[in-house]
Amino acid sequence: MIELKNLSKQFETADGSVDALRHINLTIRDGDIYGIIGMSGAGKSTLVRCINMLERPTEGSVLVNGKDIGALKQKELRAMRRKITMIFQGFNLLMQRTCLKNVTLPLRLSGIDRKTAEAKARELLALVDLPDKANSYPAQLSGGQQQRVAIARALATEPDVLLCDEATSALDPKTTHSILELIRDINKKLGITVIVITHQMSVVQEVCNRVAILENGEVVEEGGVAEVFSNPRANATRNLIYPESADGGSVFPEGGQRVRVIFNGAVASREPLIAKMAVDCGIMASILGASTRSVGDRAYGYMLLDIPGSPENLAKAVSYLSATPDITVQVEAEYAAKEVEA
Ligand SMILES: Nc1ncnc2c1ncn2[C@@H]1O[C@H](COP(=O)(O)OP(=O)(O)OP(=O)(O)O)[C@@H](O)[C@H]1O
Repeated sequence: MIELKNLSKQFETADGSVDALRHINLTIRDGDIYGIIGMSGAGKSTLVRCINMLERPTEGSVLVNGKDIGALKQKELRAMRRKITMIFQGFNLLMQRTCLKNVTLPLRLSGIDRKTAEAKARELLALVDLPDKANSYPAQLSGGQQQRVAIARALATEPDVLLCDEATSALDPKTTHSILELIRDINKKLGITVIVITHQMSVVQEVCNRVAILENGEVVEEGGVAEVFSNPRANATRNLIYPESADGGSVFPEGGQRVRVIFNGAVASREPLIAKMAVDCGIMASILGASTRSVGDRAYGYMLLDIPGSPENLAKAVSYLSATPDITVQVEAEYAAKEVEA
């Protein structure tokens, strides 16, 4: 288990100090595939570097199985880094060495003899589905294959945790999918906890069971992936889940009464619900935005509705929509139009 307790990181720069991380509290359980997602500059890389102490937090602690790793001596820290390994967006392979040598290196560095190390490296290259690339150089491989070699290298020291820092960001969607499948397999077969740092919600959706959303160095939302997708509370989360229809409000008319109808796995079509509300309650709602997607075999998504008329109409619509199974309703804006007129 990894626990981040009140973790903060401040960088001092010529222009003053930057709060890269602010009071982060997170628990990553053994066996999780845990997503940490945020826009550029949110603090993801700093967070991942604090998890393995490549960056020292300014405040707070990182506990691995209850042990404060900030207090480890250099030698213990090196041993810990063999148990929490990392893969990167740019793969970071040694280009002058064969794939076999790349995977062998961490084993040799930990004192294992050449023959045993090479046998283990060949096993790992087979595990990542590259049994025939031992003697190839990284430049002779595709991006996806290079990331597989990097994964084999990261697994060489039999880690408990694999940190993936934007590991699929340089790959096309099909290759991304195959690498995420490999990560899921490794998590299941080898029982390795995985932390996935990404700016793409699709990556979280595909592979993670839990997620934390970072914004300006703070965790603004955390939970099970299905739960967060079905009912995103923070604006940052909504913008990441529905980037194509991020509704800051400026594209919609001023004022009005907006409700967000969230589908929590309901296989509901939109039009009948709105049409039914018109017939049953006489409320003619307009759809301001909508987006749905599926997670596993469940459908999630939302509709943003404008409810015309009085506050009583709004209350009636909320109560009508809330009575529908697997739907949550949130009032987005109060009856601002009336106040503007008054
Ligand atoms: N070494 C550093 N010195 C000063 N400021 C830094 C340093 N590293 C990061 N920062 C600042 O800390 C904040 C968080 O940066 P970080 O790289 O962790 O974000 P990120 O979410 O990983 O972004 P990206 O996705 O663009 O890599 C940013 O404002 C960044 O400018």
